[in-house]
Amino acid sequence: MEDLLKALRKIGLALPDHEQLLQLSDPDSEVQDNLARHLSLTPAKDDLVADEKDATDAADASSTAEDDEELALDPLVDADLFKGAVQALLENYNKAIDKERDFLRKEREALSAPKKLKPVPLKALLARQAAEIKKRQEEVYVAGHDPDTGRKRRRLYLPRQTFDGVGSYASEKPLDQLKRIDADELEAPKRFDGRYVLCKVASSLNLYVGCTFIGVLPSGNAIPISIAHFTSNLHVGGKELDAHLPVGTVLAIREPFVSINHFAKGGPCQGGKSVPGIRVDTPTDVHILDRLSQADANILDATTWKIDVAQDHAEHFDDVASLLKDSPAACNTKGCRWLQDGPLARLVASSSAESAERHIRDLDSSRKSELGRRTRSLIQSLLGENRPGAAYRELCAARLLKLPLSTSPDSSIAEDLELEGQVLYRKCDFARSRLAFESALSAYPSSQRTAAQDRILDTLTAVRAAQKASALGPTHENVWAYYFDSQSYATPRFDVQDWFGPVEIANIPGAGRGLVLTRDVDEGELLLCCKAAASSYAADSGCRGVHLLRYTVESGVTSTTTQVLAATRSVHAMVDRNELTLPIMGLTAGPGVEHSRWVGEEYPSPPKREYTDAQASADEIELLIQACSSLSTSSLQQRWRQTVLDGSVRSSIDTSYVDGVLRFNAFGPAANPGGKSSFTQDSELTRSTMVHPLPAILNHACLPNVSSVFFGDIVTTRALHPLKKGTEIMHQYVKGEQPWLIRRSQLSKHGFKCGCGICVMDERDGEDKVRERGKVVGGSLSMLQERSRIVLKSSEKTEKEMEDHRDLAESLQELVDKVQATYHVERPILRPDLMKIYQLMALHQSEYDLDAAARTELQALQSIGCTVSQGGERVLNDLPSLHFDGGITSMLTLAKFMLKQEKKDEARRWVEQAFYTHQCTIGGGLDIFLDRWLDAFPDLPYREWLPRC
Ligand SMILES: C[S@@+](CC[C@H](N)C(=O)[O-])C[C@H]1O[C@@H](n2cnc3c(N)ncnc32)[C@H](O)[C@@H]1O
Repeated sequence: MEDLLKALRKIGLALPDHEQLLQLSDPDSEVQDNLARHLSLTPAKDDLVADEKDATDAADASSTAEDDEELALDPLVDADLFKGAVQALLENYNKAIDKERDFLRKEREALSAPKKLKPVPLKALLARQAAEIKKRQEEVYVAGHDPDTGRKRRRLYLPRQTFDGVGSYASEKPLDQLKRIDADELEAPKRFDGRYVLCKVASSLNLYVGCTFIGVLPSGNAIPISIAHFTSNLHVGGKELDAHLPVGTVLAIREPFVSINHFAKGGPCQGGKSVPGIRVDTPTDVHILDRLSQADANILDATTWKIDVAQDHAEHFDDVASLLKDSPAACNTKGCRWLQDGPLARLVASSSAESAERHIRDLDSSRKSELGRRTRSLIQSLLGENRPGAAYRELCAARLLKLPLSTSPDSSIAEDLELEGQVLYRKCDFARSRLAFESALSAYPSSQRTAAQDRILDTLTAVRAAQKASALGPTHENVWAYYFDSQSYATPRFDVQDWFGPVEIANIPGAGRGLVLTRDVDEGELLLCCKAAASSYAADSGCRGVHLLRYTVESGVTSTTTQVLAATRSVHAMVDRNELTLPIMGLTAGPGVEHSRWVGEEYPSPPKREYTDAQASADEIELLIQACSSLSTSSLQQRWRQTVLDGSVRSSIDTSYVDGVLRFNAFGPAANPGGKSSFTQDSELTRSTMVHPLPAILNHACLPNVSSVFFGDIVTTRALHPLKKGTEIMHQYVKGEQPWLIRRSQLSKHGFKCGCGICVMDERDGEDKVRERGKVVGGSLSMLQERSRIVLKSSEKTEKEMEDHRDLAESLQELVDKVQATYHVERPILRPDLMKIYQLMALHQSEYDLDAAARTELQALQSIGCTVSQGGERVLNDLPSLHFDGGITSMLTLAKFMLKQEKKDEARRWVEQAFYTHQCTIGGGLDIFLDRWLDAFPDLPYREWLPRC
């Protein structure tokens, strides 16, 4: 990839944008040809940040600079030359990609006849590693700067291409059931069942997407090691990266896979010129050894290392005593390495309570308070690394070891409780966070209480609100905030726990599990409000500017940035909070993929939570304060111990299963869908991928009975009709208003045939008719839309213009007739292909005959399943079954027509119907409704007619 970008830069052309990146290795020659043409006609823009002098010059020269730049290339004269050059570059790029693919395919054949590994001298491997690191640094520099002048670019643009080699490995066996293997037995390609490799990190780390380093085995042999899904912060480098696994760290890699291309998960493309090494597909296969656990100490004591590495002693500790004296200073340095729990949690998990406590008791008071201070800072830095589970375990361990975390003796319990409140808040454990904050407030001595209140109250208010929304379901105000916050922030993540309405998980014949109603529900009733267990946004600071393409040789699927990093974030979240493993790994990973062992377990529904405005009782507060002051061994202390112990057991996570879970259950990558869907630009930075475990259990229907709407990492699901107890609720994986054949192809990866109402109707119409319908709509409608644009440009009302409008309306009516002929005679009114045609027709009719226009607009609504009410309170009997935004557009258009005819009451009823439809699908009240519709329909008196909620 770098070579291609370098060459494009050299000849002065723009780099492929993120959509074009996906076309780079498209086998279709037409796509390649188009891409070459586009690239060759797009000169590089000056994307360098102007310094002050440039800014003044630029102001003097006004816009000429850009014009000059455009003139430097004459596309007409140079087009062929440039296109030829770009074609050659794309060919070279594709040759390298093909080589990589072939090489990885060959690895699969070679699995049956692995060959002994030839030793490579440590020096040579270290030199290669240093060169790789330098290459990566240069690549990053050029992506952010002009290499000649050193001037910064306006934005970093760093595409990276990786390949997933064949197979995927994750060890299920604990270390003590495995036998050590050394270099003399290593062969490639081969998975070493029942064995483990012990090695020391011997080099700096190199991060591409996965992370690579050189390991030295006890025999003195060296080998490259690559770990996939190492971090979701792809901008981390240098010392900060090395601190994750400092030189000298001892690792055990369980049941390693030795590959002929150790980069083959998350590494750069090598065009087939790779070096064999250990390819670790899942972070949970790596165990970091130190002397805190007796089992690890036994392994270390029994191992002699033929050569040693130049370990930085400041980064390591020899035993518990030195650990307690010198560590931890901050996350990932001294005693707390990559994905490892904090040292106190490890100490508690690996030794008896008394011996662990004795270690702390033996420290003199200044050492003890120093350790308390460092532990506090470690907990905060774990929170900063999005590891609230590890932060909480370290806090629980400190309490069990009776280590105060503050330096001020008169407020130590209060400070400790305040910290607990923060940690539990980040864990989204709102009930206990609130108790901790409320207890902290009462534990502060009166002299410090006011300051503490000033500090805590805002957070406490947020915690209470989150607890309330999680227990009772979100209010309109909550939805209002979710909506507007997700419009305002690039990476919206909200504080809420899953809220489960009247639904339960049930087995659905032929469709696995699904969700069914436990009672009758009303139209528009909220059924679910859930937060993603893991989410990745293209705008996340850890990957901003980086554009990933991960090609999986076996499935032929290319995943992009947020998909790759959502998998990394999911794996890390499960390592941090074991309780997330069942909800994520208990999902299915696509047809033909064997279920994980969690799928058979009962899928967890959120508990029924309680909320009261009243503060926690004095007894509850007293119990917590007592437990923190270690006056007694309470049930709380038992719970802290269990928390620490549970965290020390890590499930083995097969990352390719996680990829499958994300492919078949995640939402996105898509523009932030809670936004103004019909108007928002699908900017690359609004893309996201996230997994919502409970909503992922919902099955699909093109004609859904519920609608799911996103606000950042929250999804809400509401009933679209009154539904009976026992009904399965189903939402859309793909848009139901699209033509049947397109829906079918989009759903094909799932391996089921949708049997919903509209699919049955389309099937009865017959494939030939559906195809014919597609051709008619696809061909004629776009031509008529183009004509319509031209006619609508003129605001004059001359006879000629009126004639044009009539002509167009007639042509559109002919198109309607043609489309109608493709439906089965007995098909009900649901004919969504007609909606846009009717809407356009009504627009033109409204220029000369408002009654006719209103009748046509009503037909648009009928085509998406609405029936007009004969007299009732509302104008329509039902909400649209599909295409809700299209439906609201028609309703507001009707209101506009009515207002023009001075039928104010009718206009008002249509506006009310539109607002009601909005409330039943999105909710959140008038502000959201106006944010979405005011620009398109500015002249309706909404505020006069509509309530705020
Ligand atoms: C997001 S999951 C839904 C939960 C899934 N039913 C389960 O048991 O875990 C998507 C998968 O559910 C199944 N599925 C969803 N909708 C279906 C339908 N209408 N008919 C049959 N299977 C369906 C397909 O296997 C699909 O890949």
